[in-house]
This record gives sequence, structure tokens and C-alpha cells, in this order.
Amino acid sequence: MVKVTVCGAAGGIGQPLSLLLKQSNLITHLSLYDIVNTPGVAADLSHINTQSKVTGHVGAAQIEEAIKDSTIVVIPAGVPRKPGMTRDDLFKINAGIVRDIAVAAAKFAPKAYMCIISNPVNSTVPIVAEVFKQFNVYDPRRIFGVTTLDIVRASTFVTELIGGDASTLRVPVIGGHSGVTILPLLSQVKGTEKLSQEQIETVTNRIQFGGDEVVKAKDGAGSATLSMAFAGARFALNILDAVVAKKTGVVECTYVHLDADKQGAESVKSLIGGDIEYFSVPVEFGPHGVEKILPIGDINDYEQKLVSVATTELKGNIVKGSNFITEGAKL
Ligand SMILES: NC(=O)C1=CN([C@@H]2O[C@H](COP(=O)(O)OP(=O)(O)OC[C@H]3O[C@@H](n4cnc5c(N)ncnc54)[C@H](O)[C@@H]3O)[C@@H](O)[C@H]2O)C=CC1
Ligand SMILES: O=C([O-])CC(=O)C(=O)O
Repeated sequence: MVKVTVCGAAGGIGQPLSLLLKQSNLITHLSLYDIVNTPGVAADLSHINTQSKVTGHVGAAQIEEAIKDSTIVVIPAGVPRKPGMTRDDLFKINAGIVRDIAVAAAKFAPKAYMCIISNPVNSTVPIVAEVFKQFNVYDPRRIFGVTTLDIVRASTFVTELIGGDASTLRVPVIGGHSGVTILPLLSQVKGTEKLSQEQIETVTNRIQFGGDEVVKAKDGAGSATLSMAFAGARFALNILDAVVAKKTGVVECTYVHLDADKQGAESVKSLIGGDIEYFSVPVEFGPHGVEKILPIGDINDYEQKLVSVATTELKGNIVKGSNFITEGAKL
């Protein structure tokens, strides 16, 4: 059985993400969890003639059956931003939502690959990790912050400048998932050498604040949902490719605890400093989740400066997430 549970499945991201996952023949059971509306979404999706069975589950009383024995748990549950808010402003509401889902996963699907979309990702990933530690089921190779949308945006925005096919242009984006913590490594992308430093800085800023473009355009009606669903499905399907289809060489940047591959993380730490625990890095997936943390590669002076700015903010975000569990009420 390959069961994928989407938590927040009735939402702006959850619905199109579930639709995209319904198209995968690697999934046998697509389980939709939310506090509202999942019976309807599940009934609708269940008419699609692909192999997975679809079930809908509503509310805390049904989270056990929703999540039990999942191979993958994807979490886009929680509130999105409105204009003028930072992702960190969402912490107050989303931290508790993510904690409660993580508790259910730790109890009923302790071996699941956890894909966290809910913002602020820089803090919600440490929340899930600390919950799993409290239940003695922690494995850093299986807990991921989904930063794929940053990579997807980077491919699109950079291609607009240098031409070529955005769907195949790979731009490494490391760091975290908010503003200045998002670090596109454009110096590693062939074709960017023809851009001026001003163009590099403008497109770097656009990638860092791409989420704000959508928040502003939606004008109070939420943040990115469709592009996030695309990115979230790509991420989850990458994991399934590695874990279920046993494909090798599946690589994606994702926000993980660097203990996921201590040896691989050495080269990363020499670049970002030894005292940062979580960072989005290029990861090769394997049967256990993170198989290897790959080297970040050469970065230039401009990117090195961006790294310094990012790590300061990131450290605060990480502590805030971890403390929410370690200094909170006993689970
Ligand atoms: N990682 C990333 O790159 C991105 C992350 N996001 C984040 O994803 C989250 C969801 O965004 P949208 O889908 O646009 O929001 P939305 O409001 O449209 O949907 C959220 C869903 O979560 C559900 N929910 C609320 N509390 C819940 C609980 N305790 N258990 C289960 N479900 C619960 C709601 O009922 C709703 O259906 C936000 O935090 C947003 O900031 C959004 C875009 C990109
Ligand atoms: O901007 C937001 O709040 C949603 C998000 O994380 C993104 O679009 O990257």
C-alpha cells in the first residue's frame, strides 16, 4: 500500500495538490484530511479513473484513520498571508495546527515522509522535528520543508532573462523559505554570466519575494495556491520516485535538519557556519528519504553576503519553532 495523506486537503493548495496526486499511479490510497469539506472533495476526486482509492476525513476525531500508516504526509494546513503580513506573522495560528498534525503523524504514521508546506516553513519544520523527538520516532531523513516553489519560480524568472526552457533549467535555491532567507545561486546557472550585476540583484530579489507578488495580486484572497500545488506535487512525487519506484539520482533542494546526512553536511557547514541546524540544501533521495546532502558548490562574493544575512534570520526562526514544542505544554 502506498498511502499519501494531504492535511489541509480542502484548501486553496490542498485541492489542486490532491488533484495532481490523484494522477500518480504510484499512489494506491489518497487520504484527504481537513477540518471542513473533505467528503465533497474526496467524492469529486474519486470519480477520476486513476488507480488510487480516495477517502475524505473531517476533524480531529477522524485524523487517526486519515493518517494511519501513511507513506507520505503532506501538510498545507493553516492560514495564508494577507497583504502586509510576513510569513512569520502566521506562526501564531499555524504553529499549533502543524503541531497537532505532527502529533497524529508521530502516533499513527511514525515512518511517514513528512512534507511541510504550512508557513512559516523555517519554523514549522523544527516544530514537526521536536514533536517526533518527543514521541521517540525522530528521523531527520524523513522530515522536509517544501521549498520547491522557490526553485520553480527561480527557473521561470531566470529563463525570462536568459531564454531557454524553464521546465528544464535548474536553479539551486538554498537557505530557508522567507524573504532574505531564500538564496538562489545564480552564479551556478549557465547563461547568467551575460547578466549585469544589477540584473542579478533584481532577479534575486524577485525570487526572494515572489510570494509577495502573488499575495499582492490576490489582494486579500490569499497567497500562491496553484503554483504551490504544482511544486508540492513535484516534491511528493520525487519522494515516491525514490522510495517506491526505487529511482536513483532524484535530487531536489529541500529544507532539512543537517543531521540528515552529517558527513554530507560538512561541506555545507563550512560555508554557512557550524551552528545552524536547518537549511535548504540539495538532497539526493533514496529508500530512507535523505540519502545524501550534496555539496552546495562554489558561490561568489555576492552570494556569500546573502548567506550571512540569511543565517541570522533563519536561526531566530528555528529557535522560535523548536521552543514552541520544547517549552510548550507536554504533548
Ligand atoms: N511552502 C510554500 O512554498 C508555501 C506555503 N504556503 C502556505 O500553505 C498554507 C495553506 O495555504 P492555502 O492552501 O492557500 O490556505 P487555505 O486557507 O486556502 O487552506 C488551508 C486549509 O487548511 C485547513 N485547516 C485549518 N486548520 C486545520 C487543521 N487544524 N487541520 C487540518 N486542516 C486545517 C483549512 O480548513 C483550509 O482548508 C499557508 O500557511 C500558506 O502560507 C503557501 C504557498 C507556498
Ligand atoms: O508568500 C506566501 O505567503 C506563500 C508562500 O510561501 C509563497 O508563495 O512562497
